[in-house]
Amino acid sequence: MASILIVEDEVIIRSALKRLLERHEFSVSEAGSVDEACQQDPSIFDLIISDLRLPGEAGTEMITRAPGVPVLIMTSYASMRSAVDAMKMGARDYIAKPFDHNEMVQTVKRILAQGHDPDDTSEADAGATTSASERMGRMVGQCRAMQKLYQQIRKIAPTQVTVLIHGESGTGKELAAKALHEHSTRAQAPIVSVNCAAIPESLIESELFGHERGAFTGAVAARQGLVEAAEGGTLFLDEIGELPLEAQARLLRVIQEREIRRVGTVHSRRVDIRLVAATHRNLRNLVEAGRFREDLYYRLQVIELTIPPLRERGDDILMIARYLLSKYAREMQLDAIPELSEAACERIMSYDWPGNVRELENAMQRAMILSEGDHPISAELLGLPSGRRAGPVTTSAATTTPAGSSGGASAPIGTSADNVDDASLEDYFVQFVLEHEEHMNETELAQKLGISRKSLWERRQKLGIPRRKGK
Ligand SMILES: Nc1ncnc2c1ncn2[C@@H]1O[C@H](COP(=O)(O)OP(=O)(O)OP(=O)(O)O)[C@@H](O)[C@H]1O
Repeated sequence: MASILIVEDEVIIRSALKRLLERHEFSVSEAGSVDEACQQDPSIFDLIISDLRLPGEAGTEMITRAPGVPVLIMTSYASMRSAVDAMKMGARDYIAKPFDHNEMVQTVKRILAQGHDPDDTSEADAGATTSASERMGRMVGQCRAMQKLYQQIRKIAPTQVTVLIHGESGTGKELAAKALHEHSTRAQAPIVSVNCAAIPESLIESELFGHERGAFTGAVAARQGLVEAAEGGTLFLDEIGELPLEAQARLLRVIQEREIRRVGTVHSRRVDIRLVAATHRNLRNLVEAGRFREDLYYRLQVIELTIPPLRERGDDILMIARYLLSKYAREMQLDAIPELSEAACERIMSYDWPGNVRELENAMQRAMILSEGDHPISAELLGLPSGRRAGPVTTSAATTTPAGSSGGASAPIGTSADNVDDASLEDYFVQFVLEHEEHMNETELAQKLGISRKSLWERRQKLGIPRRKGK
């Protein structure tokens, strides 16, 4: 049984986390500070989960106090910057509070499965049921579109050009960005991933570009931004279509001049980063709607990569499903990898997978947890919605369709300039949430949609369907 030490000063969070981990059969010890944690020998644990901000020394101190033991840092959203610093100091990973229970358990299991040598995991992990030609990094699949993508990544990675990755949510854009980084000459430096949609608009400039002391109320000390944190490495900007116009202007300067100006100063600093951006939107349409700078758009799309939706990947879908089962079986320390029944395979192949690989991950996890020992996984255990969805999800995100040509079945949510894919996915999302929120809680809704609770919350805000009070 793996042993975990939780270092957290807030008793309620600490005991809730302890109960959660104990339910998953981990042996858990607790401490309220680094000092208290070090009263026992912290190096005997398999994993330390520590809050970043603690009374006394910061949680990152545990990295040096327990050499060799992986440390998972918990941090509130507002200190995301410090989380990046924590990773640089050697933390194995970080998780934002409040965290989703599922996400926490999966992160813990992943870190424990990696053991003490995380560097080996990407290829080795993917290698569980696949050969080298069937994957790139942690990306599994060998259909023609994925082979082409791997080739493009190998070709582009060693150059310094800016790359724009297109693809629906959950298709693997972040994995592709990581593969680009890992195959580049910058692989030894950090890759800093930023989800532009997850940072409140008022904070985005200072988060990305840093600020000087006194730049705004509350800026009590100067702070480096995430762009600077990626120095020497790669900056991955996910959901770049959500970046406000002012921040777009600053980013353009970074790309053109290779320098940044922190908020509150006229002085520039040179930065050496490679920019990789991703979006599920049609940026061209956003440019036409005046929501994205044209000059930035042209700078970004020097090289474009398109990740196909899962439903267009043929037999890869089953290959990824089986790879995921073998991965989870290993994490759960099962003796055998569960098989998929014929009916389950058919269901997997006929389903549309609007949440793409992320939704497949959830279906496989669920099926595995609910499966009975030796029996193959049945189609029902996948928990996929039956019948057809509202609003067909058809072409890949790279396909450009004139705005307003969606047939008008249901009005696009957000902006009329969004392309058909955005509209139909968003319609589907809204419809699904409205239909099911009465009888499902947020965790169940998120699971069914194949997204995290955090992104369910974010999308609710974005699409104007906030969670009802009292639910
Ligand atoms: N080809 C693949 N093989 C195995 N796992 C994959 C593959 N593609 C994606 N995944 C897994 O699916 C999940 C979603 O991938 P990722 O976060 O890269 O997608 P994304 O397109 O960046 O999503 P979003 O648009 O929501 O940010 C991750 O857990 C990732 O490891």
